[in-house]
Amino acid sequence: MLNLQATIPNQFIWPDDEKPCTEAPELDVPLIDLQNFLSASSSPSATLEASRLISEACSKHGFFLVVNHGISEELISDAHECMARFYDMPPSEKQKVQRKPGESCGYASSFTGRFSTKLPWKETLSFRFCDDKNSPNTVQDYFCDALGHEFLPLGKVYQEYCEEMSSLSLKIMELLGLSLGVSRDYFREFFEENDSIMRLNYYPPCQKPNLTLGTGPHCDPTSLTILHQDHVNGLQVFVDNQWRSISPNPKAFVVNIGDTFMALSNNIYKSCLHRAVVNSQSERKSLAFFLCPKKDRVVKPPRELLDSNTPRRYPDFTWSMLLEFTQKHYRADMNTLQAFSDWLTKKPIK
Ligand SMILES: C=C1C[C@]23C[C@H]1CC[C@H]2[C@]1(C)CCC[C@@](C)(C(=O)O)[C@H]1[C@@H]3C(=O)O
Ligand SMILES: O=C(O)CCC(=O)C(=O)O
Ligand SMILES: [Fe+2]
Repeated sequence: MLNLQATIPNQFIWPDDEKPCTEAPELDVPLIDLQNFLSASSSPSATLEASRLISEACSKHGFFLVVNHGISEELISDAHECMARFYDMPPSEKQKVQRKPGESCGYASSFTGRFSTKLPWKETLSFRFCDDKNSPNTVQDYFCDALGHEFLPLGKVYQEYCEEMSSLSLKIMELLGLSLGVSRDYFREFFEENDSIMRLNYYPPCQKPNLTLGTGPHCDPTSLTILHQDHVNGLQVFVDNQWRSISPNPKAFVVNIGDTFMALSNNIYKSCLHRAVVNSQSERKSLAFFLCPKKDRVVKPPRELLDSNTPRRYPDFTWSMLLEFTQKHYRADMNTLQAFSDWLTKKPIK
């Protein structure tokens, strides 16, 4: 339906102060080469350099690129190809896995029925990945159970892709720990047995791309996002009061910290406002892996990040509580964590 629109329905038109009406100059994002850090004989200097670059990025805008990450080009290509196959299916097939109200998994087209204004110009498929030896095939099983056994090949690709994403996330967590002056193991152990979300974003071409947004301005409420863009520009980050674009680089993953990691860092690192714009010429797709801790793990900063000058910025919470807040009570935007804290402490949301 989105493809055929010449006139844009009002609910897809964003307010003037949020329209993507100006060009977004490219942002020069720190590029972190993980080759040496990941090698068995990684040198302390390689680790130090990688954690220094991450510290620089996370102190500025929370976005960085990783290359030589060890994930095969073939697997990434398969993941994009499977996404194309899913979105080429007729709406009736995709709606077999329609996202249910209040749930984070399933298929959604523009979130009609969930939101009434500022609808995103996109279709999404989200599913759960569990880094848990007791449930080793959650992704593969989801595809077979929800879509049918003929989707086993897709399920296998995304099961492997998510396992690689989880493993890469834990290595990045080692670097984030070092960059914050806590032990290399602290955050890695916190995210073991992670219960994460994989999302396939599909953005159809739009006849009036200066009126709409593929994904509206937001900070990811999650802990770490590992994103792979296809060859079409669209990701923009709000830095120094200006929207800046991050150009696609097929060999790189775009990594950003989210609200939950901002809380874990006691606000030393900030999750960053970003959005996705669309265009009139071509569709755009992105693979987004959202690292989330085990649901009942208490999110609070390590004691090394607390002292009399830097008291606690956010209350203890679990990811399960924050996820439910975003799915049932609040549309994630640039103030989610503060709104969630107010909600937890029962202050009226501003
Ligand atoms: C936990 C999540 C909620 C969203 C998907 C993941 C991480 C990003 C969130 C989101 C993309 C932020 C913008 C608004 C949102 C509604 C969307 O456009 O999809 C958010 C996702 C969601 O609530 O489904
Ligand atoms: O598609 C993109 O480039 C960004 C999408 C995004 O920010 C998200 O899904 O949280
Ligand atoms: Fe995002």
